[in-house]
Amino acid sequence: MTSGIGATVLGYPRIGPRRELKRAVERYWVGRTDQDALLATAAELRAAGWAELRDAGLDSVPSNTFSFYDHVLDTAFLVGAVPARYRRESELDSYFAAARGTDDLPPLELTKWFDTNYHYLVPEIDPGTEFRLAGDKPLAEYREARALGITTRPVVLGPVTFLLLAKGTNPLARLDDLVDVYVELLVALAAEGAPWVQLDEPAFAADRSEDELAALGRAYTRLADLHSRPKLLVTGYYGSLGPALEVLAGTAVEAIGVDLVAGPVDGIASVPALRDKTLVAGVVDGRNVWRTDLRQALATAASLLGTAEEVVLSTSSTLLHVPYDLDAETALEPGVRGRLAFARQKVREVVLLGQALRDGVDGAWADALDEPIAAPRRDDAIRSRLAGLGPHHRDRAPYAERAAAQDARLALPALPTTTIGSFPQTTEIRTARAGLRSGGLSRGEYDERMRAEIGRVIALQEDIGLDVLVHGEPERNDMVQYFAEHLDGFAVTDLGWVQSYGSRCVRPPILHGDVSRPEPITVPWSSYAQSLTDRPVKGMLTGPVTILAWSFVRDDQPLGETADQVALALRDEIADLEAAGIRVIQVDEPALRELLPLRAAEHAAYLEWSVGAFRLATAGAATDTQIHTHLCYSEFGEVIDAIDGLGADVTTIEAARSKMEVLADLRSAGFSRGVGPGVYDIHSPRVPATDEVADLVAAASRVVAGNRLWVNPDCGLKTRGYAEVEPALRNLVAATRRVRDSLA
Ligand SMILES: CN1c2c(nc(N)[nH]c2=O)NC[C@@H]1CNc1ccc(C(=O)N[C@@H](CCC(=O)N[C@@H](CCC(=O)N[C@@H](CCC(=O)O)C(=O)O)C(=O)O)C(=O)O)cc1
Ligand SMILES: N[C@@H](CCS)C(=O)O
Ligand SMILES: [Zn+2]
Repeated sequence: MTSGIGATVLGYPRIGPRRELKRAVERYWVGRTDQDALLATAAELRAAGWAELRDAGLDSVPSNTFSFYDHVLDTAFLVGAVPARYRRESELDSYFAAARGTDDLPPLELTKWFDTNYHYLVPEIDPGTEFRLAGDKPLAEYREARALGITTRPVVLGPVTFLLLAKGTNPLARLDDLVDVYVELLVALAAEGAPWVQLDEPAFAADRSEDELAALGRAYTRLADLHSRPKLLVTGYYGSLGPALEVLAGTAVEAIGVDLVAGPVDGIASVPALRDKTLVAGVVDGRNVWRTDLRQALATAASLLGTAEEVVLSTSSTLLHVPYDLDAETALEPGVRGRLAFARQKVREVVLLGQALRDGVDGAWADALDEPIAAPRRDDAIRSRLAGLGPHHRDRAPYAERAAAQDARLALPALPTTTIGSFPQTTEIRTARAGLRSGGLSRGEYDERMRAEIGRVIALQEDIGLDVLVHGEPERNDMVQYFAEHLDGFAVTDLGWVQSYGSRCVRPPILHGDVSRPEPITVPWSSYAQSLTDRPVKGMLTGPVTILAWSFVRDDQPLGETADQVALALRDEIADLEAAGIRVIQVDEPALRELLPLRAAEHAAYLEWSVGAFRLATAGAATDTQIHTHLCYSEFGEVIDAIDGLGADVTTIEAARSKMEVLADLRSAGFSRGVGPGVYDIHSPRVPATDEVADLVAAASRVVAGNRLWVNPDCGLKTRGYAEVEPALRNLVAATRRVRDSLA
């Protein structure tokens, strides 16, 4: 080990290589195991993770990267910033109460973590919050690893980012009080003998005000001026630190971690104050699954050698967002596999690069560094089709013309009711899919079960009295993975689980080559559903931006080009749905806001390609086909013009939790097409009462003209059970009828 920090990774997955933690916490939640069993599983996972990183040859192994639910919530518990309403007898039960809520208490708000598909719990900070060192998680994990003979580097969310992520009255005003707690923590870690601590400040990869930058400088000047403390590594990943780099370099912290994958190298050499520091060069992509071009990564790191006292190698960000181990994937095509690296493989890349940077690239390392990486598969037919596109491929007839044609064809009542697409994914559905995967159920039997489910869902919706029906999406394991499984140019994994929130995981598909659609994907399901009813059944597709956002996407060409390839596949699917008699088609874009770049200077370019891809997907639809889009999981104020730009005939949007605030934004943007603000918060098991829904519908009807206002839940119902869904939808229809009568 060098005298400094040496080669390292900034964080590691924690759900378990086989989702052991997910299963353990879920068993605990339903009372099938006790706390001791859960704690034992957690300790085993941590021990295995540390040993693996040490044995792989990292110089510095991170700890405190484990979490039972979310590391922001861990930090809130660490610093005593937990609302009293969640207090329970055991700390773990208080923790889960804040994370998941209880029968009579909603949880803390859950929201997107920067521009990733991870979600964190939003701390609530008010002037009365009494910060104190209330927990010892980083200390306990440090001790636990040391007892196993492994000296680790505790990783803690930095105080400034913690406050910037919090809600309340000016949380940043409480910085000095919070830094007192970090002082206490650092002193305690020093007393334990921790040589290094990593403090993460990813909020500084986004645009920040002068006051916020000054707060960063103040916090780290104070922490670094402490006499008795571990050495400090401060990181700011998911992009360039921008002006925050100079601010941090002006403090006495020993090391700064920079993201050299999402941010440029330029600008780093011009910060003279880095000269006496260690630069932790994040050259191995922590967020994507491509093998690193080792020669190029080494050259990038080497170009910084004179800039800092020492340059060491690392990942660009935590590895939380990538799956554990490529070796666990036995079914991947060799041509694709050879281009991939998951967390375990990325650790090896960091170690190799660290050795090459230290010892030179001659001899032993040269072969590994030069192992070729194959190019993505090309599809010339798709490329020439894209090259032949003109602006008219992204435009439909004027809205007034479309609205008249659709009104005549659909003949819907005022305030039409609909749902967002998915109905509960029952155990029977998931078991059938598991059976199909294991071979216990034939494709024919599986399809028959899905058709039976569609039949039940259609009959239920007719009985409830909804106006525009859905088939319920039973056949989909996930709204992105399902499409990836049916498109060329994508690979899917068996075990590539990545934490999305709490115990919920996704398996992001790998978009590795040119994309095309070998055959219709959703048409058989949608047309079967339509054959069962006279009411319109909505076709249901996931949009190009969301497919990209929730996949690992090739990085050899601009995202806009890849998005247009996906859009063309969806455009063909829409044409086939229309030919099968589907009159309403929804193209979901819940991730439109998620991919918005962290820096404002990059917004316009993003919005141009993302809106353009959606329009390319949908603009081939006939004038009398009604195109819906659906957005959720974010606050949309910042992208309201882009939502307008999508040009959908109807936009259904999450609104119930924010009491319909989005309507004011839509109104001020001059939005004039159909809109369905969610009137039922599907994130909670609570059944909304008819009166409550009627109040929301009436409030919306004062803002949106009656013939353009839709009534629907906030989002799909896949995570809910029928016991709640059925009464909630009945109340939704009853409330709508009441408001309709009052408008008549
Ligand atoms: C809307 N959201 C989504 C995001 N990203 C996506 N890619 N997809 C999304 O829908 N990001 C933002 C939000 C995040 N929200 C969620 C909500 C729910 C989940 C979730 O429930 N995930 C499931 C896994 C879902 C899945 O892939 N199911 C598969 C496989 C099921 C499985 O684990 N099977 C078992 C065996 C069968 C059984 O006993 O059930 C196995 O393989 O061991 C399927 O249905 O076939 C989760 O379990 O975490 C995620 C994000
Ligand atoms: N159609 C999808 C959208 C989720 S954002 C669903 O209903 O689950
Ligand atoms: Zn949604």
